[in-house]
Amino acid sequence: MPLLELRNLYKAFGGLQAISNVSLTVNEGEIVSIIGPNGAGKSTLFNLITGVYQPDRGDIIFEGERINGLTPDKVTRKGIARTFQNLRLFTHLTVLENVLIPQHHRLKSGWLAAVLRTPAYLKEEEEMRKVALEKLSFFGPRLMSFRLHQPVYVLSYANRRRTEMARAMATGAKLLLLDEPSAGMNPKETKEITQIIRRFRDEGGYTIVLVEHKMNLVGEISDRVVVLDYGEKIAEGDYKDVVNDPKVIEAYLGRREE
Ligand SMILES: Nc1ncnc2c1ncn2[C@@H]1O[C@H](COP(=O)(O)OP(=O)(O)OP(=O)(O)O)[C@@H](O)[C@H]1O
Repeated sequence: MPLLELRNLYKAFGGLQAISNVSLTVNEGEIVSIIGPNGAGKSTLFNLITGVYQPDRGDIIFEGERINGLTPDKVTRKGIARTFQNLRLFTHLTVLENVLIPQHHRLKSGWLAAVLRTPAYLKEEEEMRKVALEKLSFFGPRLMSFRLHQPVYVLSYANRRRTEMARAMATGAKLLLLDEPSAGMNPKETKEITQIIRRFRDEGGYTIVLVEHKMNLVGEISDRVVVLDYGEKIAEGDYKDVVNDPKVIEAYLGRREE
């Protein structure tokens, strides 16, 4: 059984068909990249999977269960977490707090236990902290020690991106949807994040779907590449086959001339 299955999805905005008959399966442990020219429908696809938009037609199946119609927080609880192209962190909260928050829905203690700081609550709090540190440690020492307690607004853009990825992992998700994980990163940072995403899969056990414009990252990391153009899936397969596919070349060159 695939972990995620999209069956004949459609989504229009007014007269614009943003997603048209897109089907896709993602197996557990895979890294799948979604590429395509600007406006091809990549972010819309993420928004459909995560319940931000509802499909006009088609089904989204996660672990054998139909999840269309669920709100974004319910989708997260089912085990799908995402990051955003334009980051969505609580910038006035610290790095650690940003990675603790997504775990609160799993707390067994009620608010009173939290206020009274009962032993059971303190134990849960310690557990959440352990999870947060484990996720942040994927990125090496740079988000640890004094950084843990800095508000996000003082961080570099690359560190904010890393914090957002740690936050997505801390939700307890199995499937991570990463929207342009290397955006705003320099070539060295991009190379590093490529290796770290692979470790999310190899050491963290996550399945990953990413949207990315940087082809070196896509080529290096993907088990499978899916190409969208004007909302349709125009190619799917190995990176090398896909980038040499005349339909894909045409889609990219065609857009550049616009
Ligand atoms: N909420 C919305 N209302 C109206 N149109 C939308 C909405 N969201 C997306 N679109 C349109 O749907 C199409 C697909 O957009 P989408 O953002 O999914 O593309 P994309 O492949 O992620 O592009 P990019 O690479 O530039 O981020 C675009 O034409 C966009 O203008």
